[in-house]
Amino acid sequence: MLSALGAAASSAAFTVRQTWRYAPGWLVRLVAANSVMALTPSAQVLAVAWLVRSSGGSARGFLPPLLVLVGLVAVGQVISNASNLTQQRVRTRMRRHYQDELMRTVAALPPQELARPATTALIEAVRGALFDIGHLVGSVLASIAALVTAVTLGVTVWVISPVAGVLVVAALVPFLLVFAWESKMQDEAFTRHGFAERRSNYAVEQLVGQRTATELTTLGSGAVVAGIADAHRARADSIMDRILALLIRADLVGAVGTAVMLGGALAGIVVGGAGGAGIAAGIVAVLAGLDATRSAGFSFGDLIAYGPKVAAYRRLIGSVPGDDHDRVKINPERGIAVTGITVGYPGATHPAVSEVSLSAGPGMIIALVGVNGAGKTTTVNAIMGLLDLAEGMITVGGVDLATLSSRQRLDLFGLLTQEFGRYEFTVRDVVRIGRADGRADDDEIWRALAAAHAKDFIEKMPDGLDTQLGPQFGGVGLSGGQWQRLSLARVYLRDAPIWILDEPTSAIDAEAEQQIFAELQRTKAGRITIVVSHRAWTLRGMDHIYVFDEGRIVDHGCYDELLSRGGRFAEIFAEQVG
Ligand SMILES: Nc1ncnc2c1ncn2[C@@H]1O[C@H](COP(=O)(O)OP(=O)(O)OP(=O)(O)O)[C@@H](O)[C@H]1O
Repeated sequence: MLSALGAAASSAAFTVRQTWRYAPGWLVRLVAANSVMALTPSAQVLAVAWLVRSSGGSARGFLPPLLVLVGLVAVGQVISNASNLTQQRVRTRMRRHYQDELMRTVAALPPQELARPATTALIEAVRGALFDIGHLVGSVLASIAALVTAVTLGVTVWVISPVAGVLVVAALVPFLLVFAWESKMQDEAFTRHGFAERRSNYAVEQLVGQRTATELTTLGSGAVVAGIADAHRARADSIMDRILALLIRADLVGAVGTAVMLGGALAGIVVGGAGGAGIAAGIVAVLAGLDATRSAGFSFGDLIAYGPKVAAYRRLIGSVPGDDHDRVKINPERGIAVTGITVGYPGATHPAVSEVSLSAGPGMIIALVGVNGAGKTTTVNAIMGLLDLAEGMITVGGVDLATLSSRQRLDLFGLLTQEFGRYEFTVRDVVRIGRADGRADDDEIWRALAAAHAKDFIEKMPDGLDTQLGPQFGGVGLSGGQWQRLSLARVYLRDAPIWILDEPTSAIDAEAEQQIFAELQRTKAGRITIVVSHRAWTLRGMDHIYVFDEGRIVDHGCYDELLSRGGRFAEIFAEQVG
Protein backbone atom coordinates (compact mmCIF):
# COMPACT_ATOMS: atom_id res chain seq x y z
CA MET A 1 0.00 0.00 0.00
CA LEU A 2 2.84 2.35 0.87
CA SER A 3 4.33 1.88 -2.60
CA ALA A 4 0.95 2.76 -4.18
CA LEU A 5 0.78 5.90 -2.06
CA GLY A 6 4.41 6.68 -2.92
CA ALA A 7 3.65 6.28 -6.64
CA ALA A 8 0.57 8.50 -6.33
CA ALA A 9 2.59 11.14 -4.46
CA SER A 10 5.32 11.05 -7.08
CA SER A 11 2.77 11.42 -9.91
CA ALA A 12 1.10 14.25 -8.01
CA ALA A 13 4.40 16.09 -7.54
CA PHE A 14 5.21 15.61 -11.22
CA THR A 15 1.91 17.01 -12.43
CA VAL A 16 2.14 20.03 -10.13
CA ARG A 17 5.71 20.74 -11.33
CA GLN A 18 4.62 20.45 -14.95
CA THR A 19 1.65 22.77 -14.43
CA TRP A 20 3.84 25.28 -12.63
CA ARG A 21 6.12 25.22 -15.64
CA TYR A 22 3.54 25.40 -18.43
CA ALA A 23 0.49 27.13 -16.87
CA PRO A 24 1.76 28.97 -13.74
CA GLY A 25 -0.97 31.64 -13.75
CA TRP A 26 -3.73 29.07 -13.87
CA LEU A 27 -2.09 26.98 -11.17
CA VAL A 28 -2.01 30.00 -8.84
CA ARG A 29 -5.72 30.64 -9.48
CA LEU A 30 -6.54 27.00 -8.86
CA VAL A 31 -4.57 26.95 -5.59
CA ALA A 32 -6.35 30.16 -4.46
CA ALA A 33 -9.79 28.75 -5.26
CA ASN A 34 -9.04 25.46 -3.50
CA SER A 35 -7.65 27.24 -0.44
CA VAL A 36 -10.86 29.23 -0.04
CA MET A 37 -12.91 26.08 -0.63
CA ALA A 38 -10.89 24.17 1.97
CA LEU A 39 -11.48 26.68 4.75
CA THR A 40 -15.08 27.68 3.98
CA PRO A 41 -16.80 24.70 5.72
CA SER A 42 -15.04 25.38 9.06
CA ALA A 43 -15.92 29.05 8.78
CA GLN A 44 -19.53 28.05 8.11
CA VAL A 45 -19.55 25.83 11.22
CA LEU A 46 -18.28 28.71 13.37
CA ALA A 47 -20.91 31.00 11.82
CA VAL A 48 -23.67 28.45 12.66
CA ALA A 49 -22.50 28.28 16.29
CA TRP A 50 -22.47 32.10 16.43
CA LEU A 51 -25.94 32.30 14.86
CA VAL A 52 -27.45 29.75 17.27
CA ARG A 53 -25.89 31.54 20.25
CA SER A 54 -27.36 34.87 19.04
CA SER A 55 -30.75 33.47 18.06
CA GLY A 56 -32.49 34.16 21.40
CA GLY A 57 -31.79 37.91 21.31
CA SER A 58 -32.78 40.83 19.10
CA ALA A 59 -32.68 40.98 15.31
CA ARG A 60 -29.65 43.27 15.61
CA GLY A 61 -27.92 40.47 17.49
CA PHE A 62 -28.44 37.61 15.03
CA LEU A 63 -28.28 39.66 11.82
CA PRO A 64 -24.45 39.81 11.67
CA PRO A 65 -23.92 36.02 12.06
CA LEU A 66 -26.79 35.41 9.63
CA LEU A 67 -25.23 37.68 7.03
CA VAL A 68 -21.82 36.10 7.57
CA LEU A 69 -23.30 32.62 7.17
CA VAL A 70 -25.21 33.58 4.01
CA GLY A 71 -22.05 35.25 2.66
CA LEU A 72 -20.01 32.12 3.37
CA VAL A 73 -22.57 29.91 1.63
CA ALA A 74 -22.50 32.23 -1.41
CA VAL A 75 -18.69 32.31 -1.41
CA GLY A 76 -18.63 28.52 -1.21
CA GLN A 77 -20.90 28.27 -4.28
CA VAL A 78 -19.07 30.86 -6.35
CA ILE A 79 -15.63 29.51 -5.53
CA SER A 80 -16.71 25.95 -6.25
CA ASN A 81 -17.92 26.98 -9.73
CA ALA A 82 -14.82 29.10 -10.33
CA SER A 83 -12.64 26.19 -9.30
CA ASN A 84 -14.42 23.88 -11.76
CA LEU A 85 -14.00 26.32 -14.62
CA THR A 86 -10.37 26.97 -13.75
CA GLN A 87 -9.75 23.25 -13.65
CA GLN A 88 -11.15 22.94 -17.16
CA ARG A 89 -8.82 25.65 -18.42
CA VAL A 90 -5.81 24.03 -16.74
CA ARG A 91 -6.81 20.65 -18.10
CA THR A 92 -7.05 21.94 -21.69
CA ARG A 93 -3.65 23.62 -21.50
CA MET A 94 -1.89 20.75 -19.84
CA ARG A 95 -3.43 18.20 -22.14
CA ARG A 96 -2.03 20.10 -25.11
CA HIS A 97 1.39 20.21 -23.48
CA TYR A 98 1.34 16.48 -22.63
CA GLN A 99 0.18 15.61 -26.15
CA ASP A 100 2.92 17.73 -27.72
CA GLU A 101 5.57 16.17 -25.49
CA LEU A 102 4.24 12.68 -26.21
CA MET A 103 4.30 13.22 -29.99
CA ARG A 104 7.84 14.61 -29.87
CA THR A 105 8.91 11.63 -27.81
CA VAL A 106 7.36 9.17 -30.23
CA ALA A 107 9.05 11.01 -33.10
CA ALA A 108 12.42 10.66 -31.35
CA LEU A 109 12.12 6.95 -30.55
CA PRO A 110 14.38 4.62 -32.53
CA PRO A 111 12.36 2.80 -35.25
CA GLN A 112 13.17 -0.63 -33.80
CA GLU A 113 11.69 0.53 -30.49
CA LEU A 114 8.54 1.65 -32.30
CA ALA A 115 8.31 -1.77 -33.94
CA ARG A 116 7.96 -3.50 -30.55
CA PRO A 117 4.32 -4.36 -29.73
CA ALA A 118 4.92 -3.41 -26.07
CA THR A 119 5.99 0.09 -27.13
CA THR A 120 3.02 0.65 -29.43
CA ALA A 121 0.68 -0.62 -26.70
CA LEU A 122 2.26 1.79 -24.22
CA ILE A 123 1.96 4.71 -26.66
CA GLU A 124 -1.67 3.90 -27.35
CA ALA A 125 -2.46 3.56 -23.65
CA VAL A 126 -0.78 6.88 -22.85
CA ARG A 127 -2.53 8.58 -25.76
CA GLY A 128 -5.86 7.40 -24.40
CA ALA A 129 -4.91 8.64 -20.94
CA LEU A 130 -3.87 12.20 -21.87
CA PHE A 131 -7.21 13.64 -20.80
CA ASP A 132 -6.90 12.03 -17.35
CA ILE A 133 -3.26 13.05 -17.01
CA GLY A 134 -4.24 16.65 -17.76
CA HIS A 135 -6.96 16.32 -15.14
CA LEU A 136 -4.61 15.12 -12.42
CA VAL A 137 -3.41 18.49 -11.15
CA GLY A 138 -7.02 19.42 -10.32
CA SER A 139 -7.42 16.14 -8.42
CA VAL A 140 -4.20 16.75 -6.49
CA LEU A 141 -5.35 20.18 -5.34
CA ALA A 142 -8.88 18.97 -4.62
CA SER A 143 -7.45 16.11 -2.53
CA ILE A 144 -5.30 18.51 -0.53
CA ALA A 145 -8.25 20.89 -0.12
CA ALA A 146 -10.50 18.06 1.10
CA LEU A 147 -7.85 16.90 3.57
CA VAL A 148 -7.43 20.44 4.88
CA THR A 149 -11.22 20.73 5.17
CA ALA A 150 -11.46 17.46 7.10
CA VAL A 151 -8.62 18.43 9.46
CA THR A 152 -9.93 21.97 10.12
CA LEU A 153 -13.44 20.57 10.71
CA GLY A 154 -11.91 17.98 13.04
CA VAL A 155 -10.23 20.75 15.01
CA THR A 156 -13.46 22.77 15.11
CA VAL A 157 -15.44 19.77 16.32
CA TRP A 158 -12.65 18.85 18.77
CA VAL A 159 -13.47 21.99 20.73
CA ILE A 160 -17.02 20.67 21.18
CA SER A 161 -16.11 16.99 21.65
CA PRO A 162 -12.50 15.76 21.35
CA VAL A 163 -13.61 12.21 20.48
CA ALA A 164 -15.92 13.52 17.73
CA GLY A 165 -13.11 15.73 16.37
CA VAL A 166 -10.76 12.76 16.09
CA LEU A 167 -13.49 10.64 14.45
CA VAL A 168 -14.22 13.33 11.81
CA VAL A 169 -10.58 13.21 10.70
CA ALA A 170 -10.32 9.43 11.11
CA ALA A 171 -13.33 9.00 8.78
CA LEU A 172 -10.89 9.65 5.94
CA VAL A 173 -8.85 6.56 6.70
CA PRO A 174 -11.18 3.84 5.31
CA PHE A 175 -11.46 5.72 2.03
CA LEU A 176 -7.73 6.24 1.75
CA LEU A 177 -7.02 2.55 2.43
CA VAL A 178 -9.58 1.45 -0.12
CA PHE A 179 -8.27 3.81 -2.78
CA ALA A 180 -4.68 2.70 -2.26
CA TRP A 181 -5.76 -0.90 -2.88
CA GLU A 182 -7.80 0.17 -5.90
CA SER A 183 -4.79 1.87 -7.43
CA LYS A 184 -2.88 -1.40 -7.46
CA MET A 185 -5.76 -3.14 -9.22
CA GLN A 186 -6.09 -0.39 -11.79
CA ASP A 187 -2.37 -0.30 -12.47
CA GLU A 188 -2.42 -4.01 -13.32
CA ALA A 189 -5.41 -3.61 -15.62
CA PHE A 190 -4.10 -0.48 -17.35
CA THR A 191 -1.64 -2.20 -19.70
CA ARG A 192 -3.96 -5.09 -20.60
CA HIS A 193 -6.81 -2.68 -21.24
CA GLY A 194 -4.58 -0.43 -23.37
CA PHE A 195 -3.48 -3.37 -25.51
CA ALA A 196 -7.04 -4.54 -26.21
CA GLU A 197 -8.10 -0.97 -26.90
CA ARG A 198 -5.25 -0.44 -29.33
CA ARG A 199 -6.26 -3.52 -31.32
CA SER A 200 -9.84 -2.29 -31.46
CA ASN A 201 -8.74 1.20 -32.50
CA TYR A 202 -6.53 -0.28 -35.19
CA ALA A 203 -9.46 -2.17 -36.71
CA VAL A 204 -11.61 0.99 -36.54
CA GLU A 205 -8.89 2.98 -38.30
CA GLN A 206 -8.93 0.46 -41.15
CA LEU A 207 -12.67 0.98 -41.46
CA VAL A 208 -12.54 4.76 -41.54
CA GLY A 209 -9.15 5.38 -43.20
CA GLN A 210 -9.61 6.42 -46.83
CA ARG A 211 -7.43 3.78 -48.46
CA THR A 212 -8.43 0.76 -46.48
CA ALA A 213 -12.08 1.84 -46.22
CA THR A 214 -12.36 1.94 -50.00
CA GLU A 215 -10.99 -1.58 -50.30
CA LEU A 216 -13.19 -2.91 -47.51
CA THR A 217 -16.39 -1.35 -48.81
CA THR A 218 -15.57 -2.63 -52.30
CA LEU A 219 -15.09 -6.10 -50.88
CA GLY A 220 -18.27 -5.65 -48.87
CA SER A 221 -16.40 -7.01 -45.86
CA GLY A 222 -16.42 -3.89 -43.70
CA ALA A 223 -18.76 -5.66 -41.28
CA VAL A 224 -16.14 -8.36 -40.73
CA VAL A 225 -13.60 -5.75 -39.69
CA ALA A 226 -16.27 -4.03 -37.57
CA GLY A 227 -16.73 -7.42 -35.86
CA ILE A 228 -12.98 -7.65 -35.19
CA ALA A 229 -13.02 -4.12 -33.72
CA ASP A 230 -16.00 -4.99 -31.57
CA ALA A 231 -14.40 -8.21 -30.28
CA HIS A 232 -11.32 -6.32 -29.08
CA ARG A 233 -13.47 -3.53 -27.66
CA ALA A 234 -15.52 -6.16 -25.80
CA ARG A 235 -12.31 -7.56 -24.34
CA ALA A 236 -11.20 -4.08 -23.25
CA ASP A 237 -14.64 -3.49 -21.75
CA SER A 238 -14.64 -6.76 -19.89
CA ILE A 239 -11.25 -5.91 -18.34
CA MET A 240 -12.74 -2.58 -17.25
CA ASP A 241 -15.98 -4.22 -16.07
CA ARG A 242 -14.11 -6.62 -13.82
CA ILE A 243 -12.13 -3.78 -12.33
CA LEU A 244 -15.19 -1.57 -11.85
CA ALA A 245 -17.06 -4.41 -10.10
CA LEU A 246 -14.16 -4.75 -7.68
CA LEU A 247 -13.99 -0.99 -7.18
CA ILE A 248 -17.70 -0.73 -6.39
CA ARG A 249 -17.36 -3.41 -3.69
CA ALA A 250 -14.28 -1.77 -2.25
CA ASP A 251 -16.02 1.64 -2.26
CA LEU A 252 -18.89 0.11 -0.32
CA VAL A 253 -16.50 -1.14 2.36
CA GLY A 254 -14.90 2.31 2.55
CA ALA A 255 -18.30 4.03 2.76
CA VAL A 256 -19.47 1.78 5.61
CA GLY A 257 -16.25 2.47 7.55
CA THR A 258 -16.65 6.20 7.05
CA ALA A 259 -20.36 6.17 7.98
CA VAL A 260 -19.58 4.31 11.22
CA MET A 261 -16.96 6.85 12.23
CA LEU A 262 -19.05 9.90 11.38
CA GLY A 263 -22.03 8.30 13.16
CA GLY A 264 -19.77 7.90 16.20
CA ALA A 265 -18.77 11.56 15.91
CA LEU A 266 -22.45 12.62 15.86
CA ALA A 267 -23.18 10.48 18.91
CA GLY A 268 -20.15 11.96 20.67
CA ILE A 269 -21.44 15.51 20.08
CA VAL A 270 -25.02 14.80 21.12
CA VAL A 271 -24.19 12.84 24.29
CA GLY A 272 -21.10 14.92 25.10
CA GLY A 273 -23.14 17.59 26.87
CA ALA A 274 -22.44 20.40 24.39
CA GLY A 275 -25.02 23.19 24.50
CA GLY A 276 -27.53 23.90 21.71
CA ALA A 277 -25.02 25.97 19.72
CA GLY A 278 -22.40 23.26 20.10
CA ILE A 279 -24.76 20.51 18.97
CA ALA A 280 -25.99 22.52 15.97
CA ALA A 281 -22.44 23.45 14.92
CA GLY A 282 -21.26 19.89 15.56
CA ILE A 283 -23.99 18.43 13.36
CA VAL A 284 -23.21 20.88 10.57
CA ALA A 285 -19.51 20.06 10.95
CA VAL A 286 -20.08 16.31 10.77
CA LEU A 287 -22.27 16.72 7.67
CA ALA A 288 -19.64 18.99 6.09
CA GLY A 289 -17.05 16.39 7.13
CA LEU A 290 -19.07 13.76 5.26
CA ASP A 291 -19.00 15.99 2.23
CA ALA A 292 -15.26 16.56 2.58
CA THR A 293 -14.60 12.85 3.02
CA ARG A 294 -16.60 12.05 -0.08
CA SER A 295 -14.86 14.75 -2.05
CA ALA A 296 -11.45 13.59 -0.74
CA GLY A 297 -12.48 10.09 -1.75
CA PHE A 298 -13.35 11.15 -5.31
CA SER A 299 -10.30 13.29 -5.91
CA PHE A 300 -7.97 10.93 -4.09
CA GLY A 301 -9.49 8.16 -6.19
CA ASP A 302 -8.68 10.14 -9.35
CA LEU A 303 -5.20 10.71 -8.05
CA ILE A 304 -4.69 7.03 -7.38
CA ALA A 305 -6.33 5.95 -10.66
CA TYR A 306 -4.42 8.46 -12.79
CA GLY A 307 -1.13 7.84 -10.97
CA PRO A 308 -0.28 4.73 -13.06
CA LYS A 309 -1.16 6.65 -16.22
CA VAL A 310 1.21 9.44 -15.28
CA ALA A 311 3.85 6.83 -14.40
CA ALA A 312 3.39 5.24 -17.87
CA TYR A 313 3.62 8.68 -19.47
CA ARG A 314 6.86 9.44 -17.60
CA ARG A 315 8.26 6.02 -18.52
CA LEU A 316 7.59 6.71 -22.18
CA ILE A 317 8.92 10.27 -22.11
CA GLY A 318 12.06 9.06 -20.33
CA SER A 319 12.70 6.25 -22.81
CA VAL A 320 14.12 8.50 -25.52
CA PRO A 321 17.86 7.84 -25.81
CA GLY A 322 20.19 10.79 -25.36
CA ASP A 323 21.45 12.58 -28.43
CA ASP A 324 25.15 11.97 -28.92
CA HIS A 325 25.44 13.43 -32.34
CA ASP A 326 29.05 14.51 -32.33
CA ARG A 327 30.58 11.38 -30.88
CA VAL A 328 31.83 9.84 -34.15
CA LYS A 329 32.82 11.52 -37.37
CA ILE A 330 32.04 9.49 -40.46
CA ASN A 331 33.42 9.91 -43.92
CA PRO A 332 31.05 8.03 -46.22
CA GLU A 333 33.44 8.64 -49.10
CA ARG A 334 35.28 5.51 -48.06
CA GLY A 335 32.18 3.46 -48.87
CA ILE A 336 29.94 0.96 -47.14
CA ALA A 337 31.01 -2.61 -46.32
CA VAL A 338 28.61 -5.30 -45.13
CA THR A 339 30.63 -8.26 -43.91
CA GLY A 340 29.11 -11.68 -43.21
CA ILE A 341 25.88 -10.51 -41.59
CA THR A 342 23.31 -12.96 -40.27
CA VAL A 343 19.94 -11.62 -39.17
CA GLY A 344 16.98 -13.42 -37.62
CA TYR A 345 13.53 -12.30 -36.52
CA PRO A 346 12.42 -12.97 -32.95
CA GLY A 347 10.69 -16.34 -32.70
CA ALA A 348 11.85 -17.50 -36.17
CA THR A 349 13.61 -20.86 -36.36
CA HIS A 350 15.96 -19.86 -39.23
CA PRO A 351 17.77 -16.62 -39.89
CA ALA A 352 16.14 -14.49 -42.60
CA VAL A 353 19.57 -13.70 -44.07
CA SER A 354 22.84 -15.58 -43.53
CA GLU A 355 26.45 -14.54 -44.08
CA VAL A 356 25.59 -11.71 -46.44
CA SER A 357 28.53 -9.59 -47.62
CA LEU A 358 28.43 -6.69 -50.02
CA SER A 359 30.11 -3.35 -50.57
CA ALA A 360 29.71 -0.10 -52.47
CA GLY A 361 31.81 3.01 -52.93
CA PRO A 362 30.68 6.60 -53.45
CA GLY A 363 29.09 7.28 -56.79
CA MET A 364 28.01 3.66 -57.14
CA ILE A 365 24.51 2.33 -57.58
CA ILE A 366 24.21 -1.25 -56.45
CA ALA A 367 21.12 -3.45 -56.71
CA LEU A 368 19.78 -6.21 -54.52
CA VAL A 369 17.61 -8.65 -56.45
CA GLY A 370 15.81 -11.89 -55.72
CA VAL A 371 12.36 -13.41 -55.48
CA ASN A 372 9.87 -12.43 -52.73
CA GLY A 373 11.16 -13.38 -49.29
CA ALA A 374 14.77 -13.79 -50.48
CA GLY A 375 16.07 -11.38 -47.81
CA LYS A 376 16.57 -8.03 -49.59
CA THR A 377 14.46 -5.86 -47.27
CA THR A 378 15.87 -7.63 -44.21
CA THR A 379 19.37 -6.76 -45.42
CA VAL A 380 18.62 -3.06 -45.98
CA ASN A 381 16.85 -2.86 -42.61
CA ALA A 382 19.88 -4.41 -40.95
CA ILE A 383 22.14 -1.89 -42.71
CA MET A 384 20.11 0.96 -41.26
CA GLY A 385 20.17 -0.61 -37.81
CA LEU A 386 16.46 -1.40 -37.70
CA LEU A 387 17.28 -5.07 -37.10
CA ASP A 388 20.01 -6.48 -34.86
CA LEU A 389 22.84 -8.53 -36.30
CA ALA A 390 23.33 -12.05 -34.99
CA GLU A 391 26.72 -12.07 -36.71
CA GLY A 392 28.85 -9.87 -38.92
CA MET A 393 29.61 -6.19 -39.16
CA ILE A 394 28.56 -3.15 -41.20
CA THR A 395 30.95 -0.24 -41.66
CA VAL A 396 30.64 3.11 -43.37
CA GLY A 397 33.88 4.97 -44.00
CA GLY A 398 35.58 2.30 -41.87
CA VAL A 399 33.40 3.07 -38.82
CA ASP A 400 31.43 0.18 -37.32
CA LEU A 401 27.80 1.36 -37.44
CA ALA A 402 27.09 -0.54 -34.21
CA THR A 403 29.12 2.15 -32.39
CA LEU A 404 26.72 4.91 -33.50
CA SER A 405 23.55 6.01 -31.80
CA SER A 406 20.34 5.15 -33.61
CA ARG A 407 19.90 8.80 -34.63
CA GLN A 408 23.48 9.18 -35.90
CA ARG A 409 23.08 6.03 -37.90
CA LEU A 410 19.73 6.96 -39.42
CA ASP A 411 21.06 10.39 -40.38
CA LEU A 412 23.36 8.61 -42.85
CA PHE A 413 20.42 7.29 -44.85
CA GLY A 414 17.73 8.49 -47.19
CA LEU A 415 15.08 5.81 -47.41
CA LEU A 416 12.24 5.08 -49.77
CA THR A 417 10.37 2.04 -48.49
CA GLN A 418 7.77 -0.11 -50.18
CA GLU A 419 5.31 1.26 -47.63
CA PHE A 420 5.95 4.92 -48.45
CA GLY A 421 3.77 7.36 -46.51
CA ARG A 422 0.85 9.15 -48.13
CA TYR A 423 0.78 12.17 -45.88
CA GLU A 424 -2.31 14.27 -46.46
CA PHE A 425 -0.61 17.62 -45.81
CA THR A 426 0.21 20.41 -48.23
CA VAL A 427 2.74 19.60 -50.98
CA ARG A 428 5.34 21.74 -49.22
CA ASP A 429 4.93 19.86 -45.93
CA VAL A 430 4.88 16.48 -47.65
CA VAL A 431 8.28 17.17 -49.20
CA ARG A 432 9.99 19.13 -46.42
CA ILE A 433 9.52 16.32 -43.90
CA GLY A 434 12.31 14.62 -45.87
CA ARG A 435 14.63 16.68 -43.67
CA ALA A 436 14.85 16.10 -39.93
CA ASP A 437 14.51 19.82 -39.16
CA GLY A 438 11.83 20.31 -41.83
CA ARG A 439 13.69 23.34 -43.21
CA ALA A 440 13.70 23.81 -46.96
CA ASP A 441 13.12 26.84 -49.15
CA ASP A 442 10.78 26.70 -52.13
CA ASP A 443 13.63 26.42 -54.66
CA GLU A 444 14.97 23.35 -52.92
CA ILE A 445 11.51 21.81 -52.81
CA TRP A 446 10.92 22.44 -56.50
CA ARG A 447 14.35 20.98 -57.37
CA ALA A 448 13.55 17.83 -55.37
CA LEU A 449 10.16 17.58 -57.07
CA ALA A 450 11.77 17.95 -60.49
CA ALA A 451 14.36 15.25 -59.75
CA ALA A 452 11.59 12.88 -58.67
CA HIS A 453 9.52 13.73 -61.77
CA ALA A 454 6.75 15.20 -59.66
CA LYS A 455 7.17 18.82 -60.73
CA ASP A 456 4.86 18.68 -63.75
CA PHE A 457 1.75 17.50 -61.93
CA ILE A 458 2.38 19.73 -58.91
CA GLU A 459 2.70 22.80 -61.15
CA LYS A 460 -0.80 22.14 -62.48
CA MET A 461 -2.27 22.17 -58.95
CA PRO A 462 -4.39 25.17 -57.90
CA ASP A 463 -2.18 26.42 -55.06
CA GLY A 464 1.20 25.02 -56.09
CA LEU A 465 3.22 24.02 -53.03
CA ASP A 466 0.38 25.11 -50.76
CA THR A 467 -2.07 22.67 -52.32
CA GLN A 468 -3.67 20.38 -49.78
CA LEU A 469 -3.21 16.74 -50.78
CA GLY A 470 -5.47 13.75 -50.23
CA PRO A 471 -9.23 13.41 -50.06
CA GLN A 472 -9.60 13.35 -46.26
CA PHE A 473 -9.45 17.12 -45.95
CA GLY A 474 -10.91 17.98 -49.33
CA GLY A 475 -7.49 18.08 -50.98
CA VAL A 476 -6.29 16.97 -54.38
CA GLY A 477 -6.28 13.20 -54.85
CA LEU A 478 -3.10 11.57 -56.18
CA SER A 479 -2.42 8.28 -57.91
CA GLY A 480 -0.21 5.68 -56.23
CA GLY A 481 2.64 6.54 -58.59
CA GLN A 482 2.32 10.27 -57.85
CA TRP A 483 2.52 9.59 -54.10
CA GLN A 484 5.60 7.48 -54.72
CA ARG A 485 7.24 10.31 -56.66
CA LEU A 486 6.66 12.64 -53.72
CA SER A 487 8.36 10.09 -51.46
CA LEU A 488 11.30 10.09 -53.82
CA ALA A 489 11.32 13.90 -53.72
CA ARG A 490 11.76 13.63 -49.96
CA VAL A 491 14.82 11.46 -50.49
CA TYR A 492 16.28 14.00 -52.94
CA LEU A 493 15.65 16.83 -50.49
CA ARG A 494 17.22 14.89 -47.61
CA ASP A 495 20.36 14.34 -49.69
CA ALA A 496 21.86 11.81 -47.27
CA PRO A 497 25.19 10.13 -48.10
CA ILE A 498 23.57 6.70 -48.55
CA TRP A 499 20.27 6.18 -50.34
CA ILE A 500 18.22 3.04 -49.91
CA LEU A 501 15.46 2.76 -52.46
CA ASP A 502 13.29 -0.32 -51.93
CA GLU A 503 11.41 -0.67 -55.22
CA PRO A 504 11.35 3.09 -55.81
CA THR A 505 9.27 2.87 -58.97
CA SER A 506 6.94 -0.04 -58.17
CA ALA A 507 3.85 2.12 -58.69
CA ILE A 508 5.25 4.28 -61.47
CA ASP A 509 4.59 3.91 -65.21
CA ALA A 510 7.33 2.66 -67.51
CA GLU A 511 8.07 6.01 -69.12
CA ALA A 512 8.45 7.89 -65.84
CA GLU A 513 10.40 4.94 -64.40
CA GLN A 514 13.00 5.31 -67.16
CA GLN A 515 13.27 9.02 -66.49
CA ILE A 516 13.60 8.47 -62.75
CA PHE A 517 16.38 5.91 -63.15
CA ALA A 518 18.14 8.19 -65.64
CA GLU A 519 18.00 10.96 -63.02
CA LEU A 520 19.36 8.62 -60.34
CA GLN A 521 22.26 7.78 -62.63
CA ARG A 522 22.86 11.43 -63.47
CA THR A 523 22.98 12.50 -59.83
CA LYS A 524 24.69 9.46 -58.31
CA ALA A 525 28.14 11.07 -57.84
CA GLY A 526 29.12 11.58 -54.22
CA ARG A 527 26.55 9.25 -52.73
CA ILE A 528 26.04 5.51 -52.39
CA THR A 529 22.75 4.25 -53.80
CA ILE A 530 21.33 0.85 -52.90
CA VAL A 531 18.29 -0.15 -54.96
CA VAL A 532 16.02 -3.13 -54.46
CA SER A 533 14.36 -3.92 -57.75
CA HIS A 534 12.32 -6.62 -59.46
CA ARG A 535 12.52 -5.09 -62.94
CA ALA A 536 15.23 -6.41 -65.18
CA TRP A 537 15.70 -3.38 -67.38
CA THR A 538 16.34 -1.06 -64.40
CA LEU A 539 19.32 -3.27 -63.51
CA ARG A 540 21.21 -2.70 -66.75
CA GLY A 541 22.86 0.50 -65.55
CA MET A 542 23.74 -0.77 -62.07
CA ASP A 543 27.38 -0.78 -61.06
CA HIS A 544 26.99 -4.07 -59.22
CA ILE A 545 24.13 -6.48 -58.61
CA TYR A 546 23.78 -8.88 -55.67
CA VAL A 547 21.49 -11.86 -56.22
CA PHE A 548 19.67 -13.11 -53.13
CA ASP A 549 18.14 -16.53 -52.75
CA GLU A 550 16.73 -17.97 -49.52
CA GLY A 551 18.54 -15.43 -47.40
CA ARG A 552 21.97 -15.77 -49.00
CA ILE A 553 23.84 -13.99 -51.76
CA VAL A 554 24.21 -16.64 -54.43
CA ASP A 555 25.80 -14.52 -57.16
CA HIS A 556 26.98 -11.00 -57.89
CA GLY A 557 28.36 -8.98 -60.74
CA CYS A 558 27.19 -6.59 -63.43
CA TYR A 559 24.05 -7.20 -65.49
CA ASP A 560 25.69 -8.74 -68.56
CA GLU A 561 28.01 -10.97 -66.52
CA LEU A 562 25.12 -12.33 -64.44
CA LEU A 563 22.94 -12.94 -67.46
CA SER A 564 25.65 -14.68 -69.42
CA ARG A 565 26.52 -16.93 -66.45
CA GLY A 566 22.99 -18.33 -66.65
CA GLY A 567 22.67 -18.81 -62.90
CA ARG A 568 19.93 -17.73 -60.45
CA PHE A 569 19.83 -14.21 -61.92
CA ALA A 570 19.05 -15.50 -65.39
CA GLU A 571 16.41 -17.84 -63.95
CA ILE A 572 14.63 -15.05 -62.08
CA PHE A 573 14.65 -12.60 -64.96
CA ALA A 574 14.26 -15.12 -67.80
CA GLU A 575 10.75 -14.00 -68.61
CA GLN A 576 11.49 -10.29 -68.44
CA VAL A 577 14.56 -10.43 -70.67
CA GLY A 578 12.78 -12.80 -73.04
N1 LIG B 1 8.77 -8.93 -39.49
C1 LIG B 1 9.13 -10.19 -39.80
N2 LIG B 1 9.05 -11.17 -38.88
C2 LIG B 1 9.41 -12.43 -39.18
N3 LIG B 1 9.89 -12.80 -40.37
C3 LIG B 1 9.99 -11.87 -41.33
C4 LIG B 1 9.62 -10.52 -41.09
N4 LIG B 1 9.85 -9.82 -42.23
C5 LIG B 1 10.33 -10.70 -43.12
N5 LIG B 1 10.42 -11.92 -42.58
C6 LIG B 1 10.91 -13.13 -43.23
O1 LIG B 1 12.25 -12.91 -43.64
C7 LIG B 1 12.48 -13.47 -44.91
C8 LIG B 1 13.06 -12.39 -45.83
O2 LIG B 1 12.06 -11.39 -46.02
P1 LIG B 1 12.38 -10.02 -46.75
O3 LIG B 1 11.28 -9.10 -46.46
O4 LIG B 1 13.76 -9.60 -46.40
O5 LIG B 1 12.32 -10.50 -48.25
P2 LIG B 1 12.44 -9.61 -49.58
O6 LIG B 1 13.50 -10.26 -50.38
O7 LIG B 1 12.60 -8.19 -49.26
O8 LIG B 1 11.02 -9.89 -50.21
P3 LIG B 1 10.07 -8.94 -51.12
O9 LIG B 1 10.65 -8.97 -52.52
O10 LIG B 1 8.76 -9.62 -51.06
O11 LIG B 1 10.07 -7.58 -50.52
C9 LIG B 1 11.16 -14.03 -45.40
O12 LIG B 1 11.18 -15.42 -45.21
C10 LIG B 1 10.12 -13.41 -44.50
O13 LIG B 1 9.08 -14.31 -44.24
